[in-house]
Amino acid sequence: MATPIIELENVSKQYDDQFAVNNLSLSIPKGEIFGLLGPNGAGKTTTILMMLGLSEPTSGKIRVSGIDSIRRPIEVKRIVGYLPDNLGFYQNMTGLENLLYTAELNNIPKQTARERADYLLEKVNLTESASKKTGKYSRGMKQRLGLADVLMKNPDVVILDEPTLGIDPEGVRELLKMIRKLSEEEGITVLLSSHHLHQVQQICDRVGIFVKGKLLADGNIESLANQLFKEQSFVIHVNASPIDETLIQEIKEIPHVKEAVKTKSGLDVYCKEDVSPAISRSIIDSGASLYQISNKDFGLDEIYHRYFEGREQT
Ligand SMILES: Nc1ncnc2c1ncn2[C@@H]1O[C@H](COP(=O)(O)OP(=O)(O)OP(=O)(O)O)[C@@H](O)[C@H]1O
Repeated sequence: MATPIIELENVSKQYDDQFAVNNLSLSIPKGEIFGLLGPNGAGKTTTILMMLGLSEPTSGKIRVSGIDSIRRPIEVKRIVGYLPDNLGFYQNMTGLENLLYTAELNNIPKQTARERADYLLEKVNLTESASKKTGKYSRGMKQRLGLADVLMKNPDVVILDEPTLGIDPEGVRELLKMIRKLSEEEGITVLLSSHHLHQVQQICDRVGIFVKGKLLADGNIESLANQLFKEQSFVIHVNASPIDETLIQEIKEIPHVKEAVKTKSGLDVYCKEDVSPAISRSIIDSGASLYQISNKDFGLDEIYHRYFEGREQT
């Protein structure tokens, strides 16, 4: 694995007797786009605040670019750009003025600040609205300006908390494309928190599924399926007729088959190995007609829903 830029080691955060984050270990290499995916209250924001040194963990270690977030939070803030979910700008200032103000707060020399602001406004498609007051910006425009704003100080890492909240689908697509492009062009590591599966799937190299303060699994989509459903990594969809109880029973008895569930369009067979040839044989031997047999792909949606609907326990 490439050099990690974000490292969390057995990190926990306890509020009263409740763990908001429970023994989290995570390593994100330089240049990666990592998606922290989980439902509301999973502990995503708490994790982000701890990475930034804005909230102290109850136990564990956090390093960003080798810097201890707990002991040296100011240094960490210098190299991390953070876009919170409730981002605010000075409404009476223009987009450009807001960026220049951020530059001033970060001690960026005037000339460099202006060049960087113009460059970033162009990257986020806001050049034409640069001299418009941000109070008149749409939510999508504000998010794009937010992206430019966190990039003003040339950060090594960008943390985006629910960046697409309240933006229409077209705006979401545009913003995600922009994040991907900027990460590639500027070699930035991105940590993106979201509860939107499709969005995370579109741009992230790796995803961590976070529930009730625990990281249940992390990896690319394929490896997530394997981690979460060790016993049922394949779903084979069968379209045949007739599918009666005797046939379902026979299919269930094929080695590696864990379950067979009747659906509107046929039968879904959950199994540990790809046993489609054996399933086809059973169907034909039973005298039924086989119209189609295919492997269902695991999208993140499928993974997420199967997991949260408790399928893994069946
Ligand atoms: N300051 C606090 N005091 C007490 N409990 C807190 C505090 N901050 C967060 N929590 C609790 O910790 C848990 C995790 O919250 P957190 O905001 O990190 O989740 P999240 O995944 O970011 O959710 P959301 O998407 O809704 O923001 C929740 O149960 C929340 O109620």
